[in-house]
Amino acid sequence: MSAPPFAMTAGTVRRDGRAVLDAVDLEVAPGDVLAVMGPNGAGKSTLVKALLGLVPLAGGRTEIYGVPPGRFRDWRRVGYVPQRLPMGGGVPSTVREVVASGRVARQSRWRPASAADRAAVDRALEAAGLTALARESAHLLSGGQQQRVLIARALAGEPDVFVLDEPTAGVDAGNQAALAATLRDLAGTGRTVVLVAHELGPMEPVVTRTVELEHGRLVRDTSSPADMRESA
Ligand SMILES: Nc1ncnc2c1ncn2[C@@H]1O[C@H](COP(=O)(O)OP(=O)(O)OP(=O)(O)O)[C@@H](O)[C@H]1O
Repeated sequence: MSAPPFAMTAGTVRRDGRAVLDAVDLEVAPGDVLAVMGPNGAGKSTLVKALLGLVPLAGGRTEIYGVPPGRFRDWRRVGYVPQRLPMGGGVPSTVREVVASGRVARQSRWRPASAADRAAVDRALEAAGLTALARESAHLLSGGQQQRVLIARALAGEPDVFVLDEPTAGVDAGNQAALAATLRDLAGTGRTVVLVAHELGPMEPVVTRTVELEHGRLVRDTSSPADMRESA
């Protein structure tokens, strides 16, 4: 059997001597649409960063498709939408250019963008509702629009697993529903989704599993939000 997208055992992260992630066991199965929930400061962002190897573990271990993050090389399989990314500064890029940068891991260094690359960028722009904004400067967009640009950039790479940190923060209801539909389509093709969320909103019917963090500990793991309501 192939290894799961993420498998963490007793994952612990310390900040200033305090465990902000405390002995978390979590295996994410292929095809899961997993919501990581919990109050502010519970450790949600830290958990997803630790799964990706972006913050070091003080204890325990974690693997991406069976390989510790430090030795993992197949990064095109992984799409990550961080909570916030400063887009200002540097050379201004159009929305399309930022989204196309999501293809870079797939392109050969010697080969320019192919028709397949351009089609993937078109699909990602469309899925994120950005087709009409493709020629705009990304740094001039609103926070919610920039969030959609980051989502489209991850979609353009056509990864097997998507990790999205608060993807709906600052995004209006219509675009939240569109994102939910996109995630459902991805899950339908066997992709795996891990999303950090305060509230599920339109994502609720799409989510297949919810874990809840409190003070860095995993306090609940339910196979669907409906189960969670029953146990509440
Ligand atoms: N770089 C850092 N240095 C020190 N402490 C940090 C750092 N990053 C996070 N923390 C602390 O770790 C804890 C968990 O933070 P984290 O961002 O993972 O929580 P969260 O559940 O994602 O919160 P939010 O919903 O507010 O984004 C918090 O107490 C936070 O203050």
